[in-house]
Order: sequence, then C-alpha cells, then structure tokens
Amino acid sequence: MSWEFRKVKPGENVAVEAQRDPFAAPKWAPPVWRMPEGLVLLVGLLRLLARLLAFCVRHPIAVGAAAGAGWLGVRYGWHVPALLAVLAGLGLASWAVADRPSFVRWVVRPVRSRWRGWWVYRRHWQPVLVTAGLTKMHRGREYLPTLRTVVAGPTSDRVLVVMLKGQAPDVWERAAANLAHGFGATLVRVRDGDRPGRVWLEFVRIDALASPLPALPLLDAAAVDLRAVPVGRQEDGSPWRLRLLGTHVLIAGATGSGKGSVLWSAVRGVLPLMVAGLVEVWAIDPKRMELSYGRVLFERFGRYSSDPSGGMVKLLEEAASDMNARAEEFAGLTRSFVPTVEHPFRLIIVDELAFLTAYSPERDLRKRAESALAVLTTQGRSVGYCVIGAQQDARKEVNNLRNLFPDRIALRLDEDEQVDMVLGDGARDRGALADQISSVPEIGAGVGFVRLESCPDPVRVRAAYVSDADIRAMVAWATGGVDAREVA
Ligand SMILES: Nc1ncnc2c1ncn2[C@@H]1O[C@H](COP(=O)(O)OP(=O)(O)OP(=O)(O)O)[C@@H](O)[C@H]1O
Repeated sequence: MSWEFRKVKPGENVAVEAQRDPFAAPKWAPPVWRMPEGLVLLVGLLRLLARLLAFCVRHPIAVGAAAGAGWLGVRYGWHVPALLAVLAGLGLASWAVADRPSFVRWVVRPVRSRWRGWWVYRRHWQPVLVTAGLTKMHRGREYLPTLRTVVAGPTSDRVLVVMLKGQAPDVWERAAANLAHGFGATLVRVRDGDRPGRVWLEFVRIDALASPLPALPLLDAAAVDLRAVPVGRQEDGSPWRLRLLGTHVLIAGATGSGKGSVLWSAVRGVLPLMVAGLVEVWAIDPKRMELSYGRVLFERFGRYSSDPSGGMVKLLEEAASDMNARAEEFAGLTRSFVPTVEHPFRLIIVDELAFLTAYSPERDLRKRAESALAVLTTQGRSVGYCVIGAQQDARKEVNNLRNLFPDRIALRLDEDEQVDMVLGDGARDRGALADQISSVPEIGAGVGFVRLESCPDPVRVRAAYVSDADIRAMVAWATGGVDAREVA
C-alpha cells in the first residue's frame, strides 16, 4: 500500500492511503507534529546564510567590489565610491573606443554570457526540462541534467549540458523544438560535448545569414590557397572557405536555391590564379544559363562546352585522359600536387550533373559521361583535378556518383529525406534543416549546410552573391584593361 500527503487545513498535512479520488475523505491520519516557531526561524536563517556564503564563493569579484565600495563609503563618505564608479565607467568607455575587439572579448562577451546564462537559461532550466521530458523521477526524487556553461554570442548561445547518466544525445535532438520554444530561440541544434556524457546545445536567436552577402573582394594571386578558397560566410561570422585541392565538391539544391552563387564564388576565388596560368577552369554548361556569362573567361583560361550532342562528354573524356597522362608522368616522382604553369590545377565545373548522367536522351552519352566522371573523381584528387558538380535532384536514381564526392553542400532541398542523402546519415537530426531554408531569394538563396572535415556536425553557411555585373567586371579585369580595384 502507498501513502501520500494531504493538506487538511493550513499548516496541517496528513498522510493518507493513496487513492485516485481527490475528493475522498482521508482514511487515516497520523499525529500532526508541530514545530516550535523559533526552531523553524532558526532553520530558515541557517539556510539563508548557507546560500549567501555560496553566492560569495561563486561571485568573488562582484561581492569584493560591493564590499570595497561599502567600506569606502562608510570610512570616507559616499562620494568616494561614486567617483570611483564614474572613473571605472570612463575607463571602460575609452577601452571600448580604443580597442573594440579586446573590449568585446574581455568585457562584453563574459558579461553577456553571465547575464543570459542566469536570466534565460538557469531561471527556466528546471520547468522547461521537466516539460520537455528530459528529467527523470526515481523513488520520488527528481533527477535534472546539469547546466554547466553558457557562452552567449551576438546571434546564438552555446550551452554545455551534463546529461543524466544513461541519456544519449538523440533524446535531446528529439526535444529540440521544445527547448527552442522554452528558451525563446528560433532553433536548437545538438552538438557533441567536450567529453562523453555531455552535449552542447546551440540556441539560434537571430538568423545571422538572413541578408545577402556581396561578392567577396579579389585576392592577390599569392594569397589564394586552393585548400581554403573563401566563398561566403559561416553562421558564426567567420569566412566559409571551400577546399578545392585534394577533393571534389557536390552542390545539391532545388531550382533557385543559389547553386550558381557557390560556383561563381569559387571561380572568383581562383580568378587571380587563372590569370597567372596556375589554374584552369573547364566549364560544362548543359543549362546554358549560369556559366554562359563567363564563357569568355573559361575559353581564355580553360575550356567551355554546352554542346548536348557529345561536346560536353568529349570535354569530360579529354579531362579524364589528360588526368591519366599526368598521373603517369607523376608516378613515383611526386606525392603532393603543387600547381605550375606546365601542370595547372584543373577545376572541372559541371552545372547540372544529372543532365549528363540521367536526363541526356542518348544512353551511350550518359554511360560515357558517367565513366569519365568516375575516373576523374576517383583518381584526380592527387594530381590536381577537382570536380565541382551541381545538381537539383539529390535522389540516388538520378546520381549514383554521389559517394565519389568527399565534400558535399546541401542548399535548399525539396524534401527532408534528401538532406541525409546529400550530407550523410544523421545530418538532418544534427541540425542540417536544408528542407526548411526559405525559398525567398533574398533570405534563402545561397544558404546551405556543409560538413567540414574537422567536425561531423553540419555548419550553416551562405555563399556570396556574384551578380551578373560582378561577372562582367571579372571578365573585363581578367581579359585586361580594368584595374583590379574596380572589380574588388
Ligand atoms: N548567394 C545569394 N545571395 C542572394 N541571392 C542569391 C544568391 N544566389 C542566388 N541568388 C538569387 O537567387 C536566384 C536564383 O539563383 P540561381 O540561379 O543561382 O539558383 P540555382 O540553384 O542555380 O537555380 P537553377 O538550378 O534553377 O539554375 C538568382 O537569380 C539570385 O537573384
């Protein structure tokens, strides 16, 4: 038999046999123990003292400053701490003006993290987690995951959580929507913690990528690193750098998702090396839309084809046979590729992969394109060939070469199941909501998710928008006659 407590009148609780009917009269009542008032007050006072002590230990700087100001006020009069406070304020203001980055790093960020940590997260931690089903009751005791650290950024907060023993991150992923609503964020992503048993929760408050990014400035040829070509911005404000040397890149996105801006940002990033003769771009343009603006550029510093009756496939086959010849020449001589004028880095851009491998009406052309692409993607990385393929449809039937592209970018996709097809299993659960990217071009075009080599968690990015005018300026600069500053 189990028991529960009932309040029969203020100050009197009785233990009764547990039953479902809330209006049933108590069956049995043990004696009610009355405490002397003094004892109750004493216990309350001791509790208050213990809390005060804990507060002083947790916030030594604030408590020390307040105690110092109080002592000065009593000893020398209250104008002294007031004057000190004004001087400290002036000192902070001049620091903020003189060196803003260090002021933000040492003052703004820690203060914002403490404030949001307490005001937003600690205050509501228990009720939100209980409602989201992330706590456990055992033998009448509630077990609550521990909030360890809060790092508040300008657009998102990262919260380190020690999970309950036996919990796994997927429980938190399933409760992401509850947490977002509970703590007033637009979105929550669950990331691996710094050690087993912990997770980082990323609360996104403001969409840092909601406005379009203009084309990035042209770099000096010496500053271009083919392993990290800047093509846009990551959600945390840092540059999004695309690796080209030593990999192949697949860009998947529905129509109007901004695949062209990723392709053109990559071309813009390597343009100085194209002019220097160290990079060639071979463009295959079945749609005759996106890449045709730069046709002059590709014909001058590489190759271009939009011929559906075999020209595009022939270009791919030529790339594959040149690559084979280069591999033979390099065999046993060099292990890491460095572009030279004799052996430039070749970027093969295919604007719509599926046209060549699935939609082309001639079966023979489809087979030839598929086998040339397979040769280039399996063997080209180490000898200075990189294939960037764009495609609208991520389904397997349309492109079974997907797995040959080590780096993949998911722009806006039509269906949620396509996200994992592009980025790999579990990517959507880890926050790559590519199917929820806005279809309004100003907000969502060029926005996508990538998985960087350094981290399995998908990162949200936005490609810079290279407009038609930017492309014309690039062509004018690269073919001579226009100052680089006008393009940048
Ligand atoms: N990075 C970007 N930032 C802002 N707007 C962009 C960006 N990229 C593209 N847009 C806008 O979105 C429109 C569609 O982009 P784009 O043609 O590149 O899409 P797409 O994925 O290549 O589509 P399709 O497959 O139909 O060719 C462009 O006309 C442009 O106005």
